[in-house]
Amino acid sequence: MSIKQVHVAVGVIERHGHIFLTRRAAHQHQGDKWEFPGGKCENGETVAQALVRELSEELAITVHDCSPLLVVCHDYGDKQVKLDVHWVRQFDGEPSSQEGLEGRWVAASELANYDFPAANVAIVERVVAALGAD
Ligand SMILES: Nc1nc2c([nH]c(=O)n2[C@H]2C[C@H](O)[C@@H](COP(=O)(O)OP(=O)(O)OP(=O)(O)O)O2)c(=O)[nH]1
Ligand SMILES: [Mg+2]
Repeated sequence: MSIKQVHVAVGVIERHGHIFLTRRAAHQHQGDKWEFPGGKCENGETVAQALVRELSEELAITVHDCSPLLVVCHDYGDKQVKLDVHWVRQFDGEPSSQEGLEGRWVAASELANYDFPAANVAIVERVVAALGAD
């Protein structure tokens, strides 16, 4: 059996202690769950390049800088993912979901109330630790 791991660029988009979340479409892998926006790295792209492209496509924002936060590898059984998570704090534009999906700013203290994919537990912990839960 061959293991195919999907490399995903993920952005924790932060402004004034709030994080922009989007909700995955019902038909997608991990459908209906909330996520930090991002998507698969294409051949030849660095993670940062993939993140800039994905956040432009998904949210119509222009990312000027990002910095590594953590890497999470997770096996969903039907799919193995490597989430390369970056802080995104310098960007232009107001994020708005370009794919008809739900999106909203959420206070760090409210992240625990959202239904994320299992791989996101460690990400949420790190974000809450960095920003505080109050
Ligand atoms: N963007 C994002 N993906 C996540 C998170 N947590 C998590 O397990 N994932 C998983 C779900 C998917 O299997 C993969 C993301 O890839 P993606 O969004 O490009 O994949 P997709 O298949 O939904 O997109 P597409 O190729 O159909 O356009 O990573 C998260 O917080 N953000
Ligand atoms: Mg995506």
